[in-house]
Amino acid sequence: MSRIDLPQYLADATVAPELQSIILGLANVSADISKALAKGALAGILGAAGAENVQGEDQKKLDVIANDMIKAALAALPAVRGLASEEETDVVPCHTSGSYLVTFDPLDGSSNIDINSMVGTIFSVLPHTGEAVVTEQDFLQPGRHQRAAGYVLYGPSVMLVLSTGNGVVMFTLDQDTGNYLLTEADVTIPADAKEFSINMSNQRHWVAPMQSYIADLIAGKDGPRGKDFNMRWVAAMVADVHRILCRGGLFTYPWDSRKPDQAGKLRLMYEANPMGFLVEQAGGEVWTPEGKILDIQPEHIHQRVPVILGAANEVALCVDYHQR
Ligand SMILES: O=P(O)(O)OC[C@H]1O[C@](O)(COP(=O)(O)O)[C@@H](O)[C@@H]1O
Ligand SMILES: [Mg+2]
Ligand SMILES: [Mg+2]
Repeated sequence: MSRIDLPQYLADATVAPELQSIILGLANVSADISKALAKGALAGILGAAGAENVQGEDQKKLDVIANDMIKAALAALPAVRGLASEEETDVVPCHTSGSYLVTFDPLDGSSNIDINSMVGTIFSVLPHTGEAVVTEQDFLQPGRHQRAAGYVLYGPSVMLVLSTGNGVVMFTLDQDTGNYLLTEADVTIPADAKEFSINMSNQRHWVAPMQSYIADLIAGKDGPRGKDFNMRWVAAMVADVHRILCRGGLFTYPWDSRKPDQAGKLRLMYEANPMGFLVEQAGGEVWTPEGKILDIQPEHIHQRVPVILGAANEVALCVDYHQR
């Protein structure tokens, strides 16, 4: 069976040529990253880099390698006005003629690297509307402004999941040819959920409404929900959200009292907004306890946010526990 490849899909979807060049550039570099990941210990690229990023987190060698590869690939594209990365302290100005800003999490799920488990690259493309040379201010746009968002999941197969604002599509990398081929054309998240995803080890640190909501899920058939729920936690947002796009469910990383001054663990501009764009495009919902994540006006590029996303009815109920 002949399948549509990524360039053909973008052309058929009449995606703006500059935007196409960015998506194709990210696809190409992700195929290279997947090769580096596949070599693993053989290439001496596992383990810690021995430095901290701007977020105060220990960097893995692969966080740094993937960041440098994506940065170089994007900086070579005339369409890119500037970029911002989870692993870069400041925004990086690129071409003064480019129409787009790109933000990315080069390697999501870093703690999975050393156990040969799933990781991914998450990206978001925003329009540039400011002055010639970009500043951080230019990036501070609500997620709703995104022109495209997606991720590459480095799993048993390598998949690129994308939205340009017209639904969500999934491509699988053909390792023989290096082409991403369309394997899922209409990704939809059912409104009701049978599965939830949260790091249960933090339970005692959550606010009371999250404690009650999750307790009612766990009570299953014997509790107020009257049905059983399954639980999954891959510890890579990219893989947990991928599962939700494939078979539904709810994912949350709430605020907790371990770091009370931090709004949440996940990053608004590199994780929550791009994944949120995909989830909304697939018919799901993406909230904090207060409102929709894609409507948040960012205050700085490394901002963090609590996240509740996935099945529309389940997200509404979880938010309702918080707002009662
Ligand atoms: O350590 P925990 O609580 O399981 O957190 C896992 C979460 O942290 C993250 O790995 C953070 O992402 P990075 O690996 O890009 O820092 C998320 O992908 C994931 O949902
Ligand atoms: Mg991440
Ligand atoms: Mg990361």
